[in-house]
Amino acid sequence: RKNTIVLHRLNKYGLNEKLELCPPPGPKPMPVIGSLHLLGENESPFQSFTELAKKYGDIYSIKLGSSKCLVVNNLDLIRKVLNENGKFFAGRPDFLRFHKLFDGDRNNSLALCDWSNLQQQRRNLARRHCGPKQQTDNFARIGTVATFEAVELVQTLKHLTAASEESINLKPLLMSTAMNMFSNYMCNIRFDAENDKEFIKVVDYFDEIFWEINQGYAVDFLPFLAPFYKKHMQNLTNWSHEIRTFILSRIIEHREVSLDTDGPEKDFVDGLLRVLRDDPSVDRNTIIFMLEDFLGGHSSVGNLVMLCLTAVARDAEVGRRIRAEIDAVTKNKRPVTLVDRPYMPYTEATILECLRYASSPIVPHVATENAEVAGYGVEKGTIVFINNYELNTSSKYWNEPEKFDPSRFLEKTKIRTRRKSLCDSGMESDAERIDAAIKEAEKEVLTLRRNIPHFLPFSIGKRTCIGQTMVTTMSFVMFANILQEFDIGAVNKEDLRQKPACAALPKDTYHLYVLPRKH
Ligand code: HEM
Repeated sequence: RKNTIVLHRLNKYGLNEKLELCPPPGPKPMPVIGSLHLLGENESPFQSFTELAKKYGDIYSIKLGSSKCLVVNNLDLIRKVLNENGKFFAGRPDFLRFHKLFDGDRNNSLALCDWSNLQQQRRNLARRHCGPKQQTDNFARIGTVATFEAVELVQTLKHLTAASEESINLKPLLMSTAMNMFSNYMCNIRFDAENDKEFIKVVDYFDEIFWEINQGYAVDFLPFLAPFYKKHMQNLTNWSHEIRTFILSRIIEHREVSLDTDGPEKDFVDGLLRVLRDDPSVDRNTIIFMLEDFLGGHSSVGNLVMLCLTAVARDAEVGRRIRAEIDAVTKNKRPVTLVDRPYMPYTEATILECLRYASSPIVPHVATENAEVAGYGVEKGTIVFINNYELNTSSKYWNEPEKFDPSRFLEKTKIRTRRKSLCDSGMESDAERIDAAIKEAEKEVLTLRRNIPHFLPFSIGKRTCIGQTMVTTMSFVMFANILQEFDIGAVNKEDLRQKPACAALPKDTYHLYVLPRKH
């Protein structure tokens, strides 16, 4: 039959079986543009994906330009694609922009490359440093570095606010603090965020690229439009070239000459350079691109902290509750550290709510073989959009999803508290034991709700985000230390509007009032 997708698989008797499956239904494409026009009907294409699901169901086909695409809109189907059939959907689309950002070859990038053994190897290599488990030395070091850099930021803000009561262009300061957190942790090097012009420029370029990578463009699906995007593409090439030059000259080359080959691995760069020395199959470019990719992760942290501060500027009650936690934990005698996090559930919940509210898109996947999902055929090469905007904003999953409310990430937990016995005889008589049992009271406290099945900001499956530990730890420390010392206010609340399905803000964005707190 026309349009059917053929796949071969083993049946339950171990015999080869041929299946012919129809693709899911979807809108009828127009010549040349396919159904691209339908995505332009809302501010974000993800809003359009949700609208179209009402008509075509939770899984549908859509042609964008000449690319066959699949859109998956509910949790069950998303799990089917990313978990159960993950190995068939681990590719990435071949967008021109992706190549431009990585020296002409998107396979140099960890997030934009197709799946390969090299990718598996790179993920494993990165995980120890960029996704350390709690209780490890690397995890503790993230905490130390993050507090150090957050305190530096607070000092800078104190100077600025002492000099003037004007609103502040806060975002660049958050970005350079995040970059110093990353470079200090991964490379044991930090930069002068006030005077080092090269550093300031590179942090700006990273931020431009972060914004860029969070946008969708018609040229992604209509490559013949490329001549109209010439200047834009040239910018991408230039920004990434400057970034690479900086990383080479200011980080890698220094470390290559002073590589300590014997002692314990000092940091991520150390780990990368040792692999380069010991494994002939790894080449120097791979190492440089990996470091660039991971250092680039700082932009997501800077943008996320800006979104968290925006939430406080929008709603003073959010700030009040966070400060109550900060003051209870630190008694205003010391900065906030990562060790405080378990005792500050509302603060952590605010960061999660910012992630939900912003709803950062999942990088599109690509089918690497003909596959089956929910009885439909999906042809090799199909681009797969995972609509996590629907997961984050639908009333099927959340009460009042349009409301910003961190407490949706909290739950009441009963904990047993044992009041200190008044009797200190050391003898444990029956009477004393009964007495102790009475004193052992049950108390209800608020704790963070973990493992909410439909909340997948970092995705699931083979290509899940490797940076989530760095994001959640560093943003917590930076955000909490700013709020410990400052009240945050909007110049004009109308300016604080966020683009739907986007965790990035433009490089040049609204200013905020940063007012020293009276403790
Ligand atoms: C707000 C912060 C962040 C969010 C919401 C986020 C979310 C995501 C998502 C949704 C994906 C795609 C997963 C998929 O395709 O199924 C991803 C991939 C990835 N993320 Fe993150 N991320 C963040 C920050 C970071 C940071 C800081 C790093 C690095 C230090 C990082 C490293 C990566 C890498 C390497 C991949 C690609 C993995 C692969 O394709 O195999 N991310 N991230």
